[in-house]
Amino acid sequence: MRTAYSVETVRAAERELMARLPEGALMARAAAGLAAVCAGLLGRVYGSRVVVLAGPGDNGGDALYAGARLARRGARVTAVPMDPQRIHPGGLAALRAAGGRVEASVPRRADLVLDGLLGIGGRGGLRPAAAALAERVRADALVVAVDLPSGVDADTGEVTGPAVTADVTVTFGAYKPGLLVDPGASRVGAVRLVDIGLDLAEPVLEALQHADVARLLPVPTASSDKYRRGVVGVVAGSEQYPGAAVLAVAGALRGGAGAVRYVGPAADAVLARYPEVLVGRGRVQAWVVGPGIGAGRAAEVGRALADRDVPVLVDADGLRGLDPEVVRGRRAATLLTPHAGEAAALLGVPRESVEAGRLAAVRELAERYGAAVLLKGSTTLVAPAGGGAVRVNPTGTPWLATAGSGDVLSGLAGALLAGGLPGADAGSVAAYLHGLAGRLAADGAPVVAQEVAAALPAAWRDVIS
Ligand SMILES: NC(=O)C1=CN([C@@H]2O[C@H](COP(=O)(O)OP(=O)(O)OC[C@H]3O[C@@H](n4cnc5c(N)ncnc54)[C@H](OP(=O)(O)O)[C@@H]3O)[C@@H](O)[C@H]2O)[C@@H](O)CC1
Ligand SMILES: [K+]
Repeated sequence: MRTAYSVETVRAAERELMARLPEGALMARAAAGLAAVCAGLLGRVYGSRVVVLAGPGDNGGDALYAGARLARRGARVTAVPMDPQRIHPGGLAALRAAGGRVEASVPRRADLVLDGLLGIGGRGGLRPAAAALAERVRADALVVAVDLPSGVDADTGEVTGPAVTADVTVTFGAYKPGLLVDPGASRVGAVRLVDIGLDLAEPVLEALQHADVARLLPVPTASSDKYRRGVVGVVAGSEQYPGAAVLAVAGALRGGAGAVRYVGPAADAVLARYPEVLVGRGRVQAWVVGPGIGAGRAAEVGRALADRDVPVLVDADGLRGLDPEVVRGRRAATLLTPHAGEAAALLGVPRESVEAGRLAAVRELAERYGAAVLLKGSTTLVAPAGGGAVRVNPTGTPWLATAGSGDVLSGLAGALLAGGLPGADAGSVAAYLHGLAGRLAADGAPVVAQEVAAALPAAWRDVIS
């Protein structure tokens, strides 16, 4: 499991460690790790041109000390302070002692730019002086962000104004949520974690990896029959959108369901493609309601939710006007799977505010509905029903932003619910497999939803091998 920690947790661990170490030791560790990554990226340090954008706090300090280390190895290092009156004094002295220079403007040529403007102490988008420096970074230089790209909020990934886009981010002690959640995540480039010895408490965000998913996947045993493996009921599709039914069923079949039961007006289309599907109501171990059902089907959604002891996944049109009290009153798991627009409608806010503050939105929905919530998007997030760490999906690919892809995901997650996984596990494992299947199917080229469903067995095999 990859875990990310809040700024508050990182600061607490930092204080605890600093109390036991000589002054400056922690920054020295950070700078040494940073300089080592930069040296590796440069290949040949001697004679290279390095620019240090130095902010007023310790983030600037890290960058200046790392610059000093590179200068001692023969790099031509120029520091450009964001505010000449406020620059880390120790870092500046070290850089000067190593032969580095200080200039008021960004040099025209650079092989590598260290973004040491703001770290975890940054608040909001870059102020004008910082933004002006960031804008002068030439596109052909390699940009290495110190701890995180300046202008990205460490706790949320929010970017509320100008911000640096890095090729590589060297982060200290722990991943911060802002490195893993969009829009921040799309600015970090490759992330390198430098261990500085922090002893961290609870994470606020976690990302599953292959081993975690393999551990969570329900695998049939010799004594499993189709009912023990879980029957998924799929209420999906309409005359207008029969394809959504076919795709949700495809996801459910590939998610390890013992059987899939289809309820709705697209039975012919479903059976033509999947003759193994049961049609009509009957006992199920989980319901998937909503993909492609269109408006005016609230009664069917209500009927599934009223079965309080059966897990239910609610997606797409099923989410319209969903009553928090009904969901809160259920005993079995409920998993809601909105995209940003649907989440915005449920929260009564503009879509943009969900896009800009994805973590806050998914937490708020989970709290309001007392349900697990999977917020789809470029970085899919899954919040558990009772609070606790949010899961961010690491396998997503932009190719998955294709019609019907969400229908496959809902069927897949429904099958995992039927297999006995709790809501947030079902959602996060489904997102993981779905992302991996998308990557395998796309392989760098456009992909359609059916191909994602068809690649699910390969993704599954990849995870458990
Ligand atoms: N924690 C750890 O374990 C370790 C932490 N370490 C390092 O310390 C870093 C944190 O350092 P930090 O606390 O000094 O804050 P930092 O990020 O330099 O910024 C604060 C300054 O920025 C300013 N400022 C704020 N917002 C702004 C904006 N939008 N636009 C412009 N300016 C803005 C703010 O100004 P003010 O608001 O006070 O006017 C203040 O002067 C951390 O990221 C890591 O690199 C490592 O050395 C080792 C271990
Ligand atoms: K930075």
